[in-house]
Amino acid sequence: MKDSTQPAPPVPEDLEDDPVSDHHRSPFVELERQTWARLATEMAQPFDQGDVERLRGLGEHLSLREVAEVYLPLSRLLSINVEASGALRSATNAFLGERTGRTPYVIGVAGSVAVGKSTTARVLQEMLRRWPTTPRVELITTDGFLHPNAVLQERGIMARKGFPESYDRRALLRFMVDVKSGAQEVRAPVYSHITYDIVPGEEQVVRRPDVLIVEGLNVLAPPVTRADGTAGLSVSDFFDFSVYVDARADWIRSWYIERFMGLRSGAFADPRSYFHRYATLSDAEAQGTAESIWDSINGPNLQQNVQPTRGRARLVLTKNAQHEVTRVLLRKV
Ligand SMILES: Nc1ncnc2c1ncn2[C@@H]1O[C@H](COP(=O)(O)OP(=O)(O)O)[C@@H](O)[C@H]1O
Ligand SMILES: CC(C)(COP(=O)(O)O)[C@@H](O)C(=O)NCCC(=O)O
Repeated sequence: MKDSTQPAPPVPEDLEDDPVSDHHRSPFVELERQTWARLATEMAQPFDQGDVERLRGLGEHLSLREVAEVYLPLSRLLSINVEASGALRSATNAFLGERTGRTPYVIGVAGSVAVGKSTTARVLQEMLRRWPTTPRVELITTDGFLHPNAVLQERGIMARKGFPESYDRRALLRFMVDVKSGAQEVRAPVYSHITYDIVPGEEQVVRRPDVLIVEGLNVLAPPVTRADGTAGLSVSDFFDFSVYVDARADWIRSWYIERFMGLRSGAFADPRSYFHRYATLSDAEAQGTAESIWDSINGPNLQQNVQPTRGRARLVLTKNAQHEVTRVLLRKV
């Protein structure tokens, strides 16, 4: 019941401003790292130390502590949600007298380039596979739905890769509709970070897994407004759960530059690599190139398109400069 002796919390002037940082009226419950980490010690775990060590191998710098204290409770929270959605489906079927089959439980993982989306998504995939109700977990990345470079060049938007207009949004939406309509087999195109382009003829086939993780920069983007002013569908309309990986933009920028410098001796050394010419640059030149790609493409995209979608997530992981999650925000239910 409402306590009339308490003054009502101030109403923010613009509710769309930033629901995540608004402490007066937030749809999120905030859990500090310590509170969140404690969950892991209190819950039953389908993992042994060897499993956790193998999981760590998925991210070159991912710490064992991070796996145990952050991603383990997150995987349990997700498995609770998967189980609850199965129960809801059964109850709905009983009410309607229908026998609709299960469709994959879809989890979106959003955030900036280089914030750690793929590491998070791969760790969650491996962890969810170990929970008894979700043995089949598949992962797709939205880069497969980027337009090929030839199309981006033709449209003069090669320097906008990752911006909403660089994707074939219609194909991505069709993919989501097919997954959520329970199709036996759904196909996604594949992008290569080596050639920096769509791989002609290559496809990833998704066959009704228990869980599908959809990772990408713009997965929480709002629907596009049609010419007649009405709103269409968005990818996130098909999500059962979503995670936004968050950190300060200047830290993400430095992670991007670090990764770029690391790739010079690895992937860029491959003669097929689009960035092969950067393999021979001096450290200072390579650093300058990474900075300019960040400052002209990924930084503005983060600011203009990605970060504004943070409040649409069900759960936000906030990282410090060492990639450690310091705070978890979970949408109240
Ligand atoms: N939890 C983590 N702990 C330590 N390093 C991480 C973590 N997550 C990501 N990284 C590092 O940060 C960089 C970007 O991560 P990545 O998962 O490739 O990002 P994205 O998929 O968002 O572009 C990589 O160099 C990766 O090794
Ligand atoms: C391929 C990406 C757009 C990410 O796509 P996503 O899987 O998030 O849809 C991004 O990693 C990228 O290459 N951006 C272009 C600028 C750059 O070279 O970093």
